[in-house]
Amino acid sequence: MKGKLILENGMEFEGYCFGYLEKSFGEVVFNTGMTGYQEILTDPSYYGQIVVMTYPLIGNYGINFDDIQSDSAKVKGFVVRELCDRPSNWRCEMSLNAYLKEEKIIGIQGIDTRYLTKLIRNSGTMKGIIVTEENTDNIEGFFEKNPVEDAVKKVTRKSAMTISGKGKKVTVLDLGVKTNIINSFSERGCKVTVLPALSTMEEIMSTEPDCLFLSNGPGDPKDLTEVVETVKGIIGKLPVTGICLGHQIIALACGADTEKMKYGHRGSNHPVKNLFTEKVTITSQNHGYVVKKDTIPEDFEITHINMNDFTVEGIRNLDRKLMSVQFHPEACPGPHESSYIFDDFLSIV
Ligand SMILES: NC(=O)CC[C@H](N)C(=O)O
Repeated sequence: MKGKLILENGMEFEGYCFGYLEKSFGEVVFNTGMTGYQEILTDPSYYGQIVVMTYPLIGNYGINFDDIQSDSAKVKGFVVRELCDRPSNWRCEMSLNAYLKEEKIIGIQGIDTRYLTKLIRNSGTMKGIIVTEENTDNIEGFFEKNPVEDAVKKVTRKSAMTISGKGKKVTVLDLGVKTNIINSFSERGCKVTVLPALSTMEEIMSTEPDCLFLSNGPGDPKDLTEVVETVKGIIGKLPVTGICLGHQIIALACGADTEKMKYGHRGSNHPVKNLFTEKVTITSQNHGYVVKKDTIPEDFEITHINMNDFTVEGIRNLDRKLMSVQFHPEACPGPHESSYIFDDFLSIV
């Protein structure tokens, strides 16, 4: 069915809607991965966002249920140049179109995603709405809303979950955790307890962890004042590690500041340099905020930087047993060459 993507600057892109044909509103961001759309769709960090894929053909290997990163699709909408409606792969269980229909997510194809990406790169991320041609009324008030309000509360689990293991005990604060982060600790023999985002210090300590891990998640880290306060109380009592939103929370809890980036880093092809080994790895990323380099306290070391824009990609304070990275060592999608970060995390425990 014909439809359009309307941006908050008034620009409109006409295309054909697929998936669930109900209008949807979100922050429009682009992802430069050539594959990995189902991991992207189910990554809770994308809650509240409409994702534009820069790779022109999406859906060609369909959907399987092994690679998903949470219990449901979390994006608000999906924008592609061309949707492949005849997927072919031995693991394919359903088409992308059928999956989005089932998950109640609208998609739009036939969009000039190259032009749209350049536009976002030049003007920064913008809010947008995807509508079908039959349903264009009542869209005026949308742009005043914040699509990621209370995002972490919406994606975090409601009750605790434990995966047994004989190794170190890692308690994960679920701010919107991706499945492969839990698996990465579990594969290293850890006993993993996953707690809801707003768990108190007492609830965290009652799991008797060897370390606290703060997960990835959606929205602005500065909105999570309760979590930052809880983490402040834990630092010094336990080693604390984190990925992406978790990294930003550790930085805020130690007095550093974060800021919104113009259009963020999203994709599976971001070069990151480890400043200690001097090795560059190609990493998976998905973030719109970053820790401001000049606000990082002096007792921290910057461990990693981004080779495209030299932003901070990792910090540590070995005396206080704190270590975190902005990129995604669990990959999914993306290259697995940074999985050593999980071993580094466990080395301070
Ligand atoms: N993947 C994440 O954890 C993202 C963190 C945060 N929501 C950001 O956009 O920067």
